[in-house]
Amino acid sequence: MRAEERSEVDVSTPQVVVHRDKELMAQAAAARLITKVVDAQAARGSASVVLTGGRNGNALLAALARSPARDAVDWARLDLWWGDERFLPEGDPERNVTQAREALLDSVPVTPERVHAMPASGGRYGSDADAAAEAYAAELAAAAGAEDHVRVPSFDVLMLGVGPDTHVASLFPEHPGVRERSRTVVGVHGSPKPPPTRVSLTLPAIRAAREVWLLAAGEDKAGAVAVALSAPGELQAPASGAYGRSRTLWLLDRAAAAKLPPQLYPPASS
Ligand SMILES: O=C1O[C@H](COP(=O)(O)O)[C@@H](O)[C@H](O)[C@H]1O
Repeated sequence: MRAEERSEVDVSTPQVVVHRDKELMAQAAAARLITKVVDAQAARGSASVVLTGGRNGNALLAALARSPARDAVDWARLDLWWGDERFLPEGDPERNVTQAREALLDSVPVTPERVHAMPASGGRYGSDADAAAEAYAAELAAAAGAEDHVRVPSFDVLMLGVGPDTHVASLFPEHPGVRERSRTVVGVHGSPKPPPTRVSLTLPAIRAAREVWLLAAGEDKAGAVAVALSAPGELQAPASGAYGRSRTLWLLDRAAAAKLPPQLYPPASS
């Protein structure tokens, strides 16, 4: 069986899509997300999506905000969660939720109770990121169904930006968080990327999603993409341990795909 045929049937094989540049990638990913949410709402009544921070995640949300097709989404029947958060005070411009509100959420009619931001520092949990992580894990567990073995909801789509060091969410190479096997959310201390204190979903929580989409654009991501897709261990390259139950999709621009070995490069790209 040829590689392109196998990727249609083997859910453990990541699918790679390469777009001309980062703007087109953001627009195409936004269109893809709209379709996925509309389909999930038609099939199950509501949809759940896990958002990512970072440049590519925010570019996708901004593209979605500009798309006329955004009105096809029933925003009131959408649950939004986060893959990670910088543990900073409420409203801090570096918080992923602050950036998501600015890029999209302030301009669409989401239901506030369905916007599940991770806790901020200085609030109920003070400076205790571990307590904040525990609280978020409890919120996820409360939303999980009886059939969900990992105590998180069956997210329809979980998006992750890929860092130049192959980190996803706030799971960094060789850091304790990437080794976590029982908890669904952890406090992250001493992050190599500022700010040092964060809260993150773990790999078991990520892998409970129906679909995991990894976003990477720009030449600074090319090495990370090539390494993560060349099957190293997830401790060294956390992005390689991020996959979905029914689909794993890598959405790239040409610059980020530049170092992919030829056998991993998809046969067609836009
Ligand atoms: O700090 C973070 O970084 C990653 C990647 O961000 P990027 O700007 O290099 O694309 C992001 O996905 C994560 O959510 C965020 O907290």
